[in-house]
Amino acid sequence: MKPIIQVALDLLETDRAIRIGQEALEGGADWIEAGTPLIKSEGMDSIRKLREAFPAKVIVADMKIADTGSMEVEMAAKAGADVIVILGSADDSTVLEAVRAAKKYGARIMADLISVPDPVPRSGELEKMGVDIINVHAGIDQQMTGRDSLSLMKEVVREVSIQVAIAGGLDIGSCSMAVKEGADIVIVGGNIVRSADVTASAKAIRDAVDSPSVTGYSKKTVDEEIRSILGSVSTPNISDAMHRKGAMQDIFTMVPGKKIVGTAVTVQAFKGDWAKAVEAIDEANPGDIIVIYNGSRHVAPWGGLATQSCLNKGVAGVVIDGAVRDIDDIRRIDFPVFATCNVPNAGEPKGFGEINSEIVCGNQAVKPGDYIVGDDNGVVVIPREHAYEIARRAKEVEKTEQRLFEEIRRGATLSEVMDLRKWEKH
Ligand SMILES: O=C([C@H](O)CO)[C@H](O)[C@H](O)COP(=O)(O)O
Repeated sequence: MKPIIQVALDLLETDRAIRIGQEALEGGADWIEAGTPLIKSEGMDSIRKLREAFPAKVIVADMKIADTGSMEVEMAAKAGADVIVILGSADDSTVLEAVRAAKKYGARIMADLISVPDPVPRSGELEKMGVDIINVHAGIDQQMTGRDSLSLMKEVVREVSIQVAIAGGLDIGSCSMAVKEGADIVIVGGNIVRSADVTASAKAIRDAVDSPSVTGYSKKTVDEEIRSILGSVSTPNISDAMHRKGAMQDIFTMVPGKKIVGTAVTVQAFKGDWAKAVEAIDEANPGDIIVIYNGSRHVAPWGGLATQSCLNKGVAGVVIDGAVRDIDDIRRIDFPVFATCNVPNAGEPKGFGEINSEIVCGNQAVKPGDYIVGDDNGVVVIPREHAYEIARRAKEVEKTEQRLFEEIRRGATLSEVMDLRKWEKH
């Protein structure tokens, strides 16, 4: 049997969901899912409209039912759903009621293992209770903390003989791998519905599941992954992901067009003393960013010679809360420097200050090892302990924006695409 691609329409407006669903079907998706956010936003009407728009397709209602199994299954089935999702963690009484109702209305039950404490034995129990499909699922928030569902899926495939679905940030590589490991259904949300070219993304997944290979699925170290994701998003994406926090104030690019991503070597300097700022170059490892609090807009702790020295050490960039000089040399060297302003004068190397203590730069706390990203918009600092999650969330922000750009490019305005008035705070 060919693996099934279920496209998860995790959107807030049914009209957009229908358009995107249509594009996904054109790319080779099989089943259409009314995502949980869509159902919460527009209710059973979203299922009715999807049924109407796609009369011949399997419609999945991701209800994530936790209670009143019978009533909620009835609602979704009567609205037109063929497959209805319950929580695998729901009480047995709810599961059994959902199964009975599904039989009555000719629907199938998919049980989602999201946050189930003991998922492998639970999938066996769910099968015995009459569930038709088990979905091994790393939720969107869980994905942001590094969880995936592949290894658990392999165990579940061994445990049950009903169909097994997998969901949770799947892309071409992980879909391919999942099918090789026995998945019957791959559920893909963001990597199809939030791409600019939905049809092409669905087609790429189709090709990957029809001719699965393990190439393209590689695990990087966490640091490699963080740097690679941060390199692909903008500082506005990161600021959005951080709920508008993290942006340094009054620090601007001095070499437009240069982007930096790296870990902080911090310098607490003092007005008129450039020793510690320059000594930090010798402390830095390749890929580090020197982040300096200088405390003055009028005397530079940094200039052309320090910048040239950075090249010998593989330093990725410099961020200064304060002034910089020799801006012409720095631009000739083409090295990314971010600062408050530029001035002609420097101080003396007196040796006050500290390297690698916690500092405040651009009104943001910066610890050694925190991730720093700078581009033409400015500079953001990401606490090291949250860097993976923020990088992943920033990537989601970027995907959403790509899709919005595409819809605006086709002629809509931003407020139309987002249905802005509906979502104003009341
Ligand atoms: O079920 C989902 C999630 O809980 C939001 O409702 C998603 O549809 C599922 O995770 C698939 O989406 P991606 O993880 O974006 O592929």
